[in-house]
Amino acid sequence: MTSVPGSARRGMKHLGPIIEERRKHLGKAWAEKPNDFLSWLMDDPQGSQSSVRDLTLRILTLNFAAIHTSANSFTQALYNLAVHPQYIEPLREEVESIVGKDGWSKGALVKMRKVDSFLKESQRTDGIGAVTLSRKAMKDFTFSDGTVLPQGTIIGAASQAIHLDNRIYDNAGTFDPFRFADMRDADGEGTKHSFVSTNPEYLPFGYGKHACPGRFFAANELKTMLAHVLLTYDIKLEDNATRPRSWHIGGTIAAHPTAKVMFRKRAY
Ligand code: HEM
Repeated sequence: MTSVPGSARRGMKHLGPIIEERRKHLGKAWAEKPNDFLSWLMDDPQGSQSSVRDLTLRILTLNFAAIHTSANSFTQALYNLAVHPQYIEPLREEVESIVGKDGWSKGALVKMRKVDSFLKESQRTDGIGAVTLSRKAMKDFTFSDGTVLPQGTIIGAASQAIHLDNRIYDNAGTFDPFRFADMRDADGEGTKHSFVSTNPEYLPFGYGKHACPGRFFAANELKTMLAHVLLTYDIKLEDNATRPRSWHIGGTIAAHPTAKVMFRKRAY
């Protein structure tokens, strides 16, 4: 019992005509060729990868990796903002002064260190998984300390335990939204503690060769949305007090699915 075949059929219904249309242009000069994921896939198919079904499945798989993760991170950030209203003003000031000078540009987003730090801290305290970096040993593997993984073993890193370890983060259990901005200021260093940086102590995007390649896109998307919310709305939790508890489902952590954040258009 799975909804995957039905979803694939629905996806093919939507994407089929677009793929057929693009096929007409294959191999020909096409000035208006869309520069998107579908074009990239169609440009370099291997074997059966050019079928409508295969292309659709690839797009649905990427959507799966991209959408619920970003939505979850943003929901957690909204809950954190609503429950810590004292951080709204400094964040707003940052966004207003940067957008005032640079407009809504990619460069402006790069300069928003507090917004960046807020989102990063939100993923540290309320990430998408108690376990990330899942890997399967495709053959017997021996670590440098002699630990042996037999072929087929599935392992993962205990990311939540790492993120909440006081030996790694000061007052690890406290939501301290500007901790990473402060670390960047203290380091005098540009990107080491930015939202998209990964290291063995910050694992919401995984780590290593298969670390999330969409995190750069996610950073721009989430920072734009948070900056927009900050400038446009006052927000609060419906019950005004309690941080909605996340749901833990196996190794997954999901933002509370039904808690309500109230938005009121700001008076200028
Ligand atoms: C805040 C948003 C996101 C979070 C928290 C997130 C998290 C993750 C994590 C934990 C992994 C596994 C990394 C590993 O095992 O080392 C991953 C992989 C991946 N993510 Fe994301 N992701 C996000 C957004 C996106 C977006 C927007 C896209 C695409 C546009 C994307 C595409 C992918 C892909 C393709 C992989 C597989 C990479 C591979 O196996 O080589 N993700 N992501």
